[in-house]
Amino acid sequence: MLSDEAAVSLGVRAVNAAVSSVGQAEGAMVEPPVIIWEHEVGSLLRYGDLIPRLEDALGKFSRRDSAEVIQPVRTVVPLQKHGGFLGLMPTYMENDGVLCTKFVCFYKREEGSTLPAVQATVVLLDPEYGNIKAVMDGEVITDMRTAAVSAISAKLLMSPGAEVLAILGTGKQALSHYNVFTEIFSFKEVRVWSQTKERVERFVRSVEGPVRRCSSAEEAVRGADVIVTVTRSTEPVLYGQWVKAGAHVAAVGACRPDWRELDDMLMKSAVVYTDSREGALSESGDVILSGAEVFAELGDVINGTKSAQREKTTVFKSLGMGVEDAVSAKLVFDQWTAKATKS
Ligand SMILES: NC(=O)C1=CN([C@@H]2O[C@H](COP(=O)(O)OP(=O)(O)OC[C@H]3O[C@@H](n4cnc5c(N)ncnc54)[C@H](O)[C@@H]3O)[C@@H](O)[C@H]2O)C=CC1
Ligand SMILES: O=C(O)C1=NCCCC1
Repeated sequence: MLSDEAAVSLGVRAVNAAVSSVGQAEGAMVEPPVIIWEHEVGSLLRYGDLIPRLEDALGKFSRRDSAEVIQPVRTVVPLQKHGGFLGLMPTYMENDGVLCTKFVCFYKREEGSTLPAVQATVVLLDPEYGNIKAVMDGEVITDMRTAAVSAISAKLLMSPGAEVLAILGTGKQALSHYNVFTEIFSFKEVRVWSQTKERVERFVRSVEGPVRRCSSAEEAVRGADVIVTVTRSTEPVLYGQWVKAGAHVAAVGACRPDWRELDDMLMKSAVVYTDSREGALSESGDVILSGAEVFAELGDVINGTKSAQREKTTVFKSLGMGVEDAVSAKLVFDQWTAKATKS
């Protein structure tokens, strides 16, 4: 998220630009943009509100109707000197009147680095005037909508009697995934693995429910019904030979064409689902380098045009989509406006 000073200055410049251009053309005035900080986004977003909106958005995206969603594959600018990438994620939902873009920087980061792996800001615009309505923190949105979409994948694709959840990685996404998976499902056991014991301990201290600490990825995933991979690894951390037949894997990291979290055996033996087919074919090393076939998008399953093969081993390869940020940002803005009007 932006610093206070940067955000205020961005807001002031945006107001000036919007007021002067709209004023010149129409003689009309527009409201200045609001700034919604991380703690406010966190207090406004709830998984119970988010999940139905994301299901609706995934379904709309997969219908490829331009009046419902226009969302190109994100533009990615390499930040070579810093081992990172800037992703620009614009989305327009004409029927819903939502125009939005997220700016997200994400990095490989060396082992032990204290710098953030992901930083994001979301801008909501008025599609008629083109002015900025809100600039808001994008990190809580990114953490929560990504975890909520993984939970939707599990709802659709995990086996009915799923009892054991394994999470590989203990960072921000691991925490949001733990939170939503334990909120909406009733697993008997949640296992966690990370590269070091200290990270596992820190994670265990940060969550409210019980966790089984695992000293290897293999120990965590053997026999698990649902496996979430949320690491910054660029090499496989999850191997097909460890995965129980019929398990569901939500693979969230490795969002570059040469990065991996899953090995070829798993990718080729599983039925593969994605959020966006085009996104996966241009950004997912697990899909591109394994040569695995993408069976369907989650939206196809929601729309009933492709089957949910729960009885098979399934992989949901998540890349993240602008439409997920757009519906989350609209929800935040509507809640913020309702609260501001009351007080
Ligand atoms: N699919 C999507 O929509 C999104 C994907 N992401 C991706 O998810 C991943 C996790 O993001 P955050 O939790 O925000 O990052 P984070 O930095 O908070 O956590 C990363 C975790 O990966 C572990 N890790 C790092 N290198 C590793 C390696 N070589 N092997 C095994 N574990 C390793 C770290 O110990 C840490 O537990 C990143 O790859 C990020 O780019 C993030 C946001 C959205
Ligand atoms: O969709 C997102 O947001 C991200 N996707 C991949 C990497 C980091 C952020």
